[in-house]
Amino acid sequence: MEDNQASTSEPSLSPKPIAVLVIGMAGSGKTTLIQQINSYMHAKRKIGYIINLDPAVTHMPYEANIDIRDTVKYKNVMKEYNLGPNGGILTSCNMFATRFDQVIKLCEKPRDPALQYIIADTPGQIEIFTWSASGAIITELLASSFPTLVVYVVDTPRCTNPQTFMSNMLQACSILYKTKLPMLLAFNKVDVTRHDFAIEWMTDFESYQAALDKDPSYASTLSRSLSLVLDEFYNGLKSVGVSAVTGEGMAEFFEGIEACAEYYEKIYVPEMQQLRKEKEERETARKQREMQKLQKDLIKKAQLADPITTAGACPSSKQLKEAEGVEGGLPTPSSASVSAAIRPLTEEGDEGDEGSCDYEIEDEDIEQGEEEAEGGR
Ligand SMILES: Nc1nc2c(ncn2[C@@H]2O[C@H](COP(=O)(O)OP(=O)(O)OP(=O)(O)O)[C@@H](O)[C@H]2O)c(=O)[nH]1
Repeated sequence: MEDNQASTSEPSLSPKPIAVLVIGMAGSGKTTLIQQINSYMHAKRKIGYIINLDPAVTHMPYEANIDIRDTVKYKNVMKEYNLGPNGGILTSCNMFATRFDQVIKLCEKPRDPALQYIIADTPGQIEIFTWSASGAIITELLASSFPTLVVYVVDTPRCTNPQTFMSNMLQACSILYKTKLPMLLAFNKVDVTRHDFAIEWMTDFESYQAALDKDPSYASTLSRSLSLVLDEFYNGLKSVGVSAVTGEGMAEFFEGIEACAEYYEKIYVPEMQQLRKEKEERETARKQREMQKLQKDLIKKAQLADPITTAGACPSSKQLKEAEGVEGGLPTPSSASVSAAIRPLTEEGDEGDEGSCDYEIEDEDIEQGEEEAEGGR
């Protein structure tokens, strides 16, 4: 039966590939982890695409299918725009983001066998990706095309200090709120230090407090308070211990990815659709308001232009409302008829006529608003 076929294959929640954004502090092991992911995918015959988004990386232990360095030369960007290293990376990412729709098209291309994963390596300077326009564009393009999640890589040996641990968790938390995507915490380098202490700190508030007791400083008091706040964040978070060097924990890592993709389908997509619907409704209401305002202004304009024939026929606001509401009452002007009505006045040099000026601006505003709405979609 059909079900048998599905049960024997790898878990696949969607025919679309799962996009994984690998984010983490410099030196946390992102690149090494992606190399390990790559070998794991080869070993398990999973089909994946690797995208390198770090224009400044000098050595890559794997071959990326799409590499930002093939499109933008970061050193040339630095020279051309007289920028420092961070400015060069940021500008290169921005340039690449303008072409990212092509990357999406490439990933969407039907293949046999179908693509299962898209793994993206991000620049080591974490804020260049997470707090830049390019990061937002790339994340949104991926998230609106594929089930997408963030893998936040943690340097486990460096987190044994409770305050460093807190800094890392705050960073992860801010990325979660910025991207609003499901997140998998990957405690890397477990071959050096096991991540059990981190799990304990995340699940048992008292044990984290006990670790902080050894440090009576202000920072420790702050960490104590923050750990209370982060409790909710920890609750909804999936985590896994991995070693990018030995390959330990890779099976759990992929299970975590699948679980996050499921969360994306169940929670993220309906939320996104709801937000999109609300945005469309707001936009329709705004257009209607603009049109009504224009209609009123046009009536006033007609009265100003021909006060004799319209004398005594000046409608009150109540009448205007009624006229708009009555079918077969005042016709709704098209933008062409509005322009036809307005242009002769302005062209003939009715300076000082505030009405004509108003119309021009409002007409442009509407067009501009529509363009912006188009762009925002
Ligand atoms: N022992 C051990 N070392 C690791 C592991 N993962 C990465 N490393 C080492 O950590 C160092 C940094 O690793 P990278 O993969 O370059 O880290 P990155 O996050 O890509 O660094 P940036 O490109 O600067 O952001 C390298 O020396 C790696 O060999 C691991 O699981 N275990």
